[in-house]
Amino acid sequence: MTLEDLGYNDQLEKLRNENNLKAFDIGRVISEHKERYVVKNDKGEFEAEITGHLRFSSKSREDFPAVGDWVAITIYDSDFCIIHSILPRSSAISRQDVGKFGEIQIIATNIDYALLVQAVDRDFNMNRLERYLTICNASKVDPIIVLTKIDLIDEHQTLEILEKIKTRIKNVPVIAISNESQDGYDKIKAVIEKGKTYCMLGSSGVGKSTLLNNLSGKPVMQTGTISQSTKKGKHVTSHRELVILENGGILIDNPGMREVGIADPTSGLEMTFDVIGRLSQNCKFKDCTHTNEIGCAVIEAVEKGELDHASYENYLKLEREKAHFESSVAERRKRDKEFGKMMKNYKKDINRKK
Ligand SMILES: Nc1nc2c(ncn2[C@@H]2O[C@H](COP(=O)(O)OP(=O)(O)OP(=O)(O)O)[C@@H](O)[C@H]2O)c(=O)[nH]1
Ligand SMILES: [Zn+2]
Repeated sequence: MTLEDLGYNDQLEKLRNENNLKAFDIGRVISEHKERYVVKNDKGEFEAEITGHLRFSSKSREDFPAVGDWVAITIYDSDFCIIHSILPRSSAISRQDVGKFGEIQIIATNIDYALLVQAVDRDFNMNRLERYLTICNASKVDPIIVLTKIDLIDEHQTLEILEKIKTRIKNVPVIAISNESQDGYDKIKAVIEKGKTYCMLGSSGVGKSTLLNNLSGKPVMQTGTISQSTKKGKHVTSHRELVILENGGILIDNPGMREVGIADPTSGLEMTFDVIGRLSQNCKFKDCTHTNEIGCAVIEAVEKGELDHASYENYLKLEREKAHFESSVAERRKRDKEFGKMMKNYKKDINRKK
């Protein structure tokens, strides 16, 4: 196992030098659970904790290590190390923390490509696909669309879906496969490059685990069934969160990743619908919302049939959701501030009465 096998490259070496981290060992975080980490490198696999300095200088959850991070470490013995710092991330997939509304939770970092997995049977949904694209843009991850279970429909139906995708989504590779017959596997193996890092976004049951197992060459994860039961009587699927595939690609698949997609589209919308982005440069008003403005190039394109109506509707819907999310965060901050003020006055009041 070399660092390169884990995805290390010249770019990272440069970052390591720029950040004066030559004196430390380097490793990649391959799993994280409640601030306990596992870091892997050419010397082995280590349980890890962060230094007090890293903890106290962290302003938010985003400053803590996440799966996929490259970290500067000091190795203490054959299975323990301390994490000093995190190398700057090239990408990060995050979601809103369900517990603490408004707080961002990083799911995985330094991902090059996301496989957007949808099954062609009941699961296929264009809006969800566009939502995944939004997440990719916001996360700085390149998307690859993967359609699974093509063995369940006939060739004609597959072509129809491919056509539908191509009219709505431009410049994103689409691969249709069957995990059952392994049709299309040559194509998916061809897009997975050695040393590049991948993740999968897709609903439950679309075949992500089956695909992962097949690409890794050995079973990493049991599919369709629950693989292990803990002493607490709770069932968990136990598997590695960062897997090196047979052809050298690296695949991150952690539990948090499976929740991504029901998350909010907070940014990158304009880019996802890159057509809309480009069109909006010709809108009469700079702050055009593309809903009812005179001289709106987007509305014009819809009317002329140059822009798909459903795409436009979906764009408006996502914009509304985004506005809603942003206003709830702002409202929460305002509430917190008001509460703080109230507590201050209350305390003043009490002191006065003393
Ligand atoms: N016919 C057919 N069945 C498939 C295909 N891929 C997966 N399946 C089946 O679909 C079921 C779900 O597959 P999984 O690989 O567990 O799906 P998953 O996306 O990992 O699901 P979660 O673990 O719930 O997120 C299993 O019974 C698989 O055997 C396929 O290409 N064709
Ligand atoms: Zn407009």
